[in-house]
Amino acid sequence: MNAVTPIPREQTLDNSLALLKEGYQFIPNRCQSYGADIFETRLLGEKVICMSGEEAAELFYDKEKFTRKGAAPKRIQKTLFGENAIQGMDGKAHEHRKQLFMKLMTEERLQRLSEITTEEWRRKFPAWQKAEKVVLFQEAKEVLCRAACRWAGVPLEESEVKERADDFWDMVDAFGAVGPRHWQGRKARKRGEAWIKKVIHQVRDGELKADKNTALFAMAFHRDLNGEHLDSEMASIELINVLRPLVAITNFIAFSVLALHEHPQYRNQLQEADDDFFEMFSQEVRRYYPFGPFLGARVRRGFIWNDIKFEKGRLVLLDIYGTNHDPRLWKEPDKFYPERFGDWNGGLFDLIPQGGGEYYKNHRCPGEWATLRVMKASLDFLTKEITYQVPDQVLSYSMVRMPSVPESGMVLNEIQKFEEAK
Ligand code: HEM
Repeated sequence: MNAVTPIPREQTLDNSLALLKEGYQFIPNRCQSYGADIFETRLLGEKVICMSGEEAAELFYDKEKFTRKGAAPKRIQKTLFGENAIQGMDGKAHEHRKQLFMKLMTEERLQRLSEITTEEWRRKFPAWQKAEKVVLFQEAKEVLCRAACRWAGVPLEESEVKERADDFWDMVDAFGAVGPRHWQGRKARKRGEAWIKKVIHQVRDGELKADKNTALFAMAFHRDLNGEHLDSEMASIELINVLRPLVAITNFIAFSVLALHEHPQYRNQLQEADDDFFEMFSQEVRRYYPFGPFLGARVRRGFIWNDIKFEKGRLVLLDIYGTNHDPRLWKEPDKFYPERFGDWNGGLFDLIPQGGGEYYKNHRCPGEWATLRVMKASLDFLTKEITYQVPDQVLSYSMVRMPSVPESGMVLNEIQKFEEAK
């Protein structure tokens, strides 16, 4: 890591406004101007160390040095994560809870997720063929909400798909927001938790049968280290920790279609491609486009690293976006170039859109393989099964709004079956 000592310190009372104004570039801008991968600033009234790059990621995932306890502000817990869930756990209790998520990710279950995703896209097609235009972002949310609930074993009435899909997305959409967008996320979480809690009760009371392989069964009957079932509140929060992010893959799908529009050669290439190239393309979408900006942890006990003092309790942010665009790791990082993944060595700390490090013992996203499966199944449908046009629309996305989304939602028209279009 390029660590300058003493650590560059921002001479300001508070930089929260600058963070809101600069969004994904807040940490990268400062690293560049200080010529360092690490600096200290103040955010929301407290001193914060920000760091970027592969070495920083490796340090951040050292469990001896960092804890997640108290790292996520309440406003994030009340929207994105749910209160006191896996994201804020440490040590053996965290590892045990993590196992609950990882055991859902068997090859068989992931294969089933791909199949369900494809089936749900196909169900959409007849209506699309008749429609003058569709907004892919909204359509994908609903497709993935249906797929997520089916895969997880959660009953979902046709009449509630839109509201549930919107709620799952609104929980995500709230994470970087102040004002109405944030409050919408809180309301969405309240509604979502009340719904899922009821489903957990129904399963526990035997009113609803849950298949043993499903996330619903896993969350309803998981026993914590003390041998107790999770209370129904926590079981519902952890089940939402499966459903909500599956719906959030919508954003990667919308960005994938934007990438296909801006680089039409890949649309042709994918029409003929095997799984390897779908994987490379999906990895590049996850690397290139902005989604999660940074992650937070607190110093467990004070330590000195490269002559820099990390005081106990200090909040430390790891730059996701900047690491995914670090020129030392990625040649021409601002170029969309899936081929770069042809010889990628699968590093644990370089491609970190869903966190880094180890899955089972650390906080890396347990849904990363599921995300790739859903992206690949969706892209397969969108490139090999249908054709569409992209009418005039605003094709930009913000580098300030967090999370960033394609502004138009990706409007598509003239949708036809691939074979009929030829
Ligand atoms: C849109 C795709 C997704 C993105 C961008 C994403 C991103 C992330 C990130 C950045 C983390 C934090 C890693 C850390 O704290 O070190 C995380 C954790 C987590 N993700 Fe994902 N994720 C996605 C999909 C999924 C899926 C599909 C699932 C479940 C099926 C999932 C479940 C979780 C859970 C439970 C955690 C907490 C893990 C822990 O604290 O040990 N995510 N995700």
